[in-house]
Formats: sequence, structure tokens, C-alpha cells
Amino acid sequence: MTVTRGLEGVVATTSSISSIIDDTLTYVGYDIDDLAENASFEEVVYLLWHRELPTKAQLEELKKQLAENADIPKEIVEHFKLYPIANVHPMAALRTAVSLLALYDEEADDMTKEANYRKAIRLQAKIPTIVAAFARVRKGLEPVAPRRDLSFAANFLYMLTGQEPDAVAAEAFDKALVLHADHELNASTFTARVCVATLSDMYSGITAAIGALKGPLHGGANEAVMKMLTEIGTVDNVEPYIRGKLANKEKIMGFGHRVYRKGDPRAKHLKKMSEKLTKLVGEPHWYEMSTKIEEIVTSEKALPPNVDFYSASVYHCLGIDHDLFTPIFAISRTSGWIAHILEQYDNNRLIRPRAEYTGPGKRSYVPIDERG
Ligand SMILES: CC(=O)SCCNC(=O)CCNC(=O)[C@H](O)C(C)(C)COP(=O)(O)OP(=O)(O)OC[C@H]1O[C@@H](n2cnc3c(N)ncnc32)[C@H](O)[C@@H]1OP(=O)(O)O
Ligand SMILES: O=C([O-])CC(=O)C(=O)O
Repeated sequence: MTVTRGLEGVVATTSSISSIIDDTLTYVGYDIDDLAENASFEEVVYLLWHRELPTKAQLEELKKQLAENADIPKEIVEHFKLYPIANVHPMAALRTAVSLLALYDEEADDMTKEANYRKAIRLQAKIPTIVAAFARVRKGLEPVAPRRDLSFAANFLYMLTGQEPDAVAAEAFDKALVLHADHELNASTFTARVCVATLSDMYSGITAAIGALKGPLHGGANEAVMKMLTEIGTVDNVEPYIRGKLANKEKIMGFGHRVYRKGDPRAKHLKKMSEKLTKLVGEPHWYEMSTKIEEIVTSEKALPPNVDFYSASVYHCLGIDHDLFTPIFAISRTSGWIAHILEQYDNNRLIRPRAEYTGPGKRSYVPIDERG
């Protein structure tokens, strides 16, 4: 048996959703640079689910469906109040809430194409409402009901704060959502596909994916980056802090990637946004610290920043709590997870690799009284 640790380089499926070739990322053939500059998140959701950009009418219909399905059962909010919410990570709460959501969907186990599409809409629409409600309930605030007249991005910021965001914030957040929407067979998407390839339901697939995204080697890195920036504190402290970590063979969060070699094409967009927003909110040191870290890590380790590095300071400037950074990633990536789940259902085969056994050789059972 040949073991490929971490399945590096293993091609496990075909997919017509997104591709990474020579460090270029495309969604259904459209370069991420093009989409980041021009497309709204709702257009990207349509693109990922239908493999074509929407017409005006198709886009309006999708927006309407998302807006109409954004309310969540009151039991989800009541559930937040049953546990010590102040000590619970929002990704753990989101994972549980999405699982709970399935219990309020009569179509949860209906595997028809039509029901799966309706569930896709419900999940994409309700996940932001869950995240925003959790963020408010833990501060002793009432959830803010979703607004149907706002864009997907603006509505999330509105539900979080109770204030309609200004155009700069709404546009920046929308662009961040576009940049995080899909990424070929990353760990959480693979998890979703493994789960639903048993012909389990969409809620199970998304719940599993949220669990995989939570880890700091994947989506959890954006929160870890902000923790690092906060610990470093000043531009002068970057050099000793980063060199110390590298000398101890510790990883620098937000750097490196399993697939990209020259660099993550999403990072430059977030870097530009970080430069602009940190200046705008009068906290340019986050950007200055980040670029200094980038200089050192690229020169010492030849590791470029990934999508999680500059997104941290971007979200911080939008006034978002640091432990909500990964749930925000989940809000966007739900669109990609759903596209992959639907693609898996359309051409399914159980995903079941092998393991090379390395335990003891064959042994005989020893009765408990005779064991030393
Ligand atoms: C949305 C996303 O998921 S993007 C990724 C988010 N994750 C992070 O930012 C966490 C930090 N980065 C990492 O841990 C890794 O680069 C990963 C998990 C992204 C990719 O991991 P892999 O492809 O398995 O690479 P692996 O962890 O084996 O690293 C290869 C070598 O580069 C080093 N390396 C990789 N990333 C880093 C890093 N961020 N800082 C320092 N060294 C690193 C490793 O220590 C290892 O060195 P060695 O060969 O001397 O032992
Ligand atoms: O593709 C990966 O391994 C991780 C990543 O960048 C993503 O999920 O956006």
C-alpha cells in the first residue's frame, strides 16, 4: 500500500465548480480577480449552484428567496439561552444550531432535487441570521430581525449591529464573501462530500463541514491571526515575536497553503482592503504589522500569506468580534459546500479510502483475570 499523508496531491473527484490551476483560482471558469472586482455575493451563489451567472430576473429571484427564508425558528434563539453562552465558541454554537435547524425542517430527509434546492436556499439564508443572533444574545441583546430590502452582505452587518452599514462596509464585506465562497476540495468541502456520499442529508453535510472549518489549520486561522496581531501589539514587536516563533518551529497563522506555491490569489484583494480600512478607522498599525510579518515570513520561509491573513484585519476594522471571523467564513463557504453537496448527489459514489494498518500483529484474546 502506498500511503499519501494528508491525501496531498490525490485527485479524489471531478468537479465543475471551482479550479486551482497554476495558482489561479476560478469559479466555474471566471477568474477570482474578475469576480472580486465585479460580482456580488448573490451572483456568486447563483454561479456556484447553477454554473452560469444569473440574468437580472434570476438574480432578483434568488435575492427574494434568500430574503424570504432568512428568519430562524425562535427555538434556535431559546436554545442559545440554555447553555453558558459566554464560554461557548460561536463556531461550536453554529455547528449545533445548524444541526438543530434540521429538526425544524420537515423536508430535512427529503432527497428529491426540488427539496434539496429549497434546503440550499434555507441554509444559505438562515446561517447568517444564526451567527448574528448568537453574537447579540451572548451580549444580553435581542436578535435583530433580517431586512428584506438589504443585500445579503449589508443585511448580515445590520443584524449584527442593528445599524444599517455604510456603503464602504457593505461593499468590503460583500467582497470578502465573494473571495471565500468556494475553494475546490478544501478540508471542509471534502468533509461535506464524504458525509453526503453516504446519502446522508444536506444538514448533516453542512454540520460536518462547519466542524472541519473550525480548526485553526483551516478556517479557524483567521481568528488565530487576529489573536497573534493583538499579542504582538506594536510594529516594533513584530520582528522579535515572529523570529522567536520561527526559531521555536511554531507555525505563523495565515501563511502557507496545501495547494498554492507562489501565493493565494485572494490574499492581494484582502491586503488592499486591509490597507484602506485600517486607515479609514484610524488603526493603520494592524496593516503595518501585517505587512512586516509578511516580509519576514516570506523571506525566512518562502511562505506567502493565505486568505486568512489579511481578512483578519479587514473584519476587525468592520467592528466584528474576533471569534466571529470563522463563522463569517462559514456564512460564505456554505455556498460552496452546498454546490459540492448537490454535485455529489448528482453523481454519487461512497467515499471510502483505505488505511495501512500499523498496529500489533494477530493476537489471541486474554481473559480479564489473566491480564497483567
Ligand atoms: C482557508 C484555509 O484553510 S487557508 C490555510 C489556513 N491555515 C493556516 O494559515 C495555518 C498555518 N498554515 C499551516 O498550518 C499550513 O501551511 C497548512 C495547514 C495551511 C498547509 O499544510 P501542509 O500542506 O500540510 O504543510 P505542512 O504543515 O506539512 O508544512 C510544510 C512545511 O512548511 C512549514 N510551514 C507550513 N506552514 C507554515 C506556517 N504557517 N508557518 C511556519 N511554517 C510553516 C511546516 O512547518 C513544514 O516545515 P518542515 O517541512 O520543516 O516540517
Ligand atoms: O483549499 C484549502 O486547502 C484551504 C483554503 O484555502 C480554503 O478553503 O479556502
